[in-house]
Amino acid sequence: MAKKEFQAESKKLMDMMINSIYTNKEIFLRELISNASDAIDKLYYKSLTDPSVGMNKGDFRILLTRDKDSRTLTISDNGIGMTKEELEQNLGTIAHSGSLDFKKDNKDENIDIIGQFGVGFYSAFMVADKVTVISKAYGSDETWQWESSGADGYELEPAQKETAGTDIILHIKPDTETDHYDNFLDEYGIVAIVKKYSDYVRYPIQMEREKSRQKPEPDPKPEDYKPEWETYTELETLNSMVPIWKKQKSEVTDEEYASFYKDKFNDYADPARVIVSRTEGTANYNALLFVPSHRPYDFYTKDYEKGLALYASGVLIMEKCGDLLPDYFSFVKGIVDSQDLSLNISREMLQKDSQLKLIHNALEKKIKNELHAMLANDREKYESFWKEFGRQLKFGAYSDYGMHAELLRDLLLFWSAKEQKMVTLQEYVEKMPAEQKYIYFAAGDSTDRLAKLPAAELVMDKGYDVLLLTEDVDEFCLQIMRTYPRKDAEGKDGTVEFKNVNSGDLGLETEDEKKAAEEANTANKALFDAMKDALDGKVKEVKVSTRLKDHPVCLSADGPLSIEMEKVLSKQPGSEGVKSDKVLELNVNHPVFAVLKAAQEAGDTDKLKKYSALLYAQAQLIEGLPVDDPAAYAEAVCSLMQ
Ligand SMILES: Nc1ncnc2c1ncn2[C@@H]1O[C@H](COP(=O)(O)OP(=O)(O)OP(=O)(O)O)[C@@H](O)[C@H]1O
Repeated sequence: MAKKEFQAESKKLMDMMINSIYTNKEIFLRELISNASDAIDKLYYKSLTDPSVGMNKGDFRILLTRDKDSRTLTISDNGIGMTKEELEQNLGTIAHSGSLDFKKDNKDENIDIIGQFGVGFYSAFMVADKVTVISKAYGSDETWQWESSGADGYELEPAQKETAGTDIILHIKPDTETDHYDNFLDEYGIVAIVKKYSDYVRYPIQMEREKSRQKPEPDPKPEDYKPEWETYTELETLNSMVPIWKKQKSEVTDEEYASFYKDKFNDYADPARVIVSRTEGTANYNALLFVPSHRPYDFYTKDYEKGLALYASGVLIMEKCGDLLPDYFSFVKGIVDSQDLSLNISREMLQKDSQLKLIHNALEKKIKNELHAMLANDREKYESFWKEFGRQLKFGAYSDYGMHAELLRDLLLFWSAKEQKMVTLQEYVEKMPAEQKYIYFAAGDSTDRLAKLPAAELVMDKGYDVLLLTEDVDEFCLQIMRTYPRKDAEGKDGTVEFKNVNSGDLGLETEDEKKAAEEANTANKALFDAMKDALDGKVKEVKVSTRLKDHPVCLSADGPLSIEMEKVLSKQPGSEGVKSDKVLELNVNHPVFAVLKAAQEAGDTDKLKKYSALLYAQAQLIEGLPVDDPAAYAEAVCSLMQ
């Protein structure tokens, strides 16, 4: 029998194929099972129009047979098979895809052919030192055997086979120190690979599996009878076949979705929401997504990898395709299946991302709408979702210079001091009295403490609500948004700004009050200058406060950087030196002010210095800032008590 050589270019290509196209050897099984499924699809397609085929959908199967002794793994299908010429053409010419030709000739939505490049078959040589193919084409009397040990060529000879179809016999390479080829002969190893890549292949993938059972008990049973066990084998279907994401939502129960989710994504808890999404506009896909009900333990660490499992025609391409999800929805788990992906030759990557981008955009919209629906219809559930993943949405609104803030702003929740519960910005704005100029917020580390801030109390006394922000990202998130939509008194579209109760002008005073404050500032200029000097650069200004009711003193910030933002930034490497411009504000109606005034008038600079330091330290404490010199502060308080 003459040995035929692969064409010259093919030799080189084959070497490349075997050694460098795939990063993962185990995908050979995915490729051969996909070929078997394609071959079955072709015969099944024929059977739809030609009753003489005599096969029903249920008759088709892919059989895996392993033989540890002869070190072979056989993949058999009862599909269309190959004639001698087809064996030569398809397996003798690298990059010739009979499947692609078939797909071009038969444009029908019932066929879901996987092959297109004409190279997948050769991945068998990554794990086998010899491959034997025995094939009988449907409708032919002849069976042919194709055999090759790799790059130097193949042999073709007549063979025997009863029915149409193909057996691919892989002579698995011996184990080496680095490569555990034995795994491809191992029952559990094979099952795992099938489950991973080919779970949703449409035809049953079957294999004899070893089981054990108790031997029947003898009758009568002897006194000293001990149960005996025997092993036996049973043909088992390894794949689930029907992708749950291709079913209509009405056909699947909540329990089925939940158990699919838990099984596939290794979670012990049911998902908080199931999202089924299909082809939208120009993006052609089926997606089944889940919002988990709790945070993975590594969610806020750099180890967490976002992404959806990506399938092309039911075959796994990528376990975690990050490009399908925006970062702010990184908590979403799930599956996307699309026939329209431009895969690269190894199917490990996608060639261009235009299709992926379309799917990404459609999913982003869908997830956003589903979260909105959850917020509107199941508030309790949304709030527990928020506890787990809200931070990620706030980061999303803040990141990329606020580019996604508009998309996300109505999904955000903040603690309302007035309502004592979480509210959306829209809910806050709807309840704003007509004359209220700003959305007020206070930022710090606990809601209790923030509610007691003098400035927060003042705003609340006016009957306005204050959002109490306790997470690092909160204020940054509002600052980047700057405004939120609000209709004006005439019902025209307008906006309302966010205002930190501890920064700048709160817009609460009447013109008269403003004027009075200005006059008091002028009248007390000498005192304030002296205090500013006494504080030696710690504050930018000392002035009369319009945000204090009962307290003698507070600190506010002038400019865009608030005191709370300074605290957050100071914890981040590289931003330690960032400082807000602080203003020490005094309550002119408080008895302490009279004491200060008296000290200044009496020319008692020592006392003024000491009291300025004390008041500054008090203001720092109220703000939750560390006192610069706690020992000196404690001593000063004690000396006052003596
Ligand atoms: N089990 C099989 N039964 C029938 N024909 C087969 C079988 N396996 C392979 N073929 C034929 O051989 C051709 C080449 O197979 P190969 O796996 O190399 O490429 P492909 O499946 O066409 O494309 P891809 O590289 O995208 O997988 C197929 O297109 C098909 O015509």
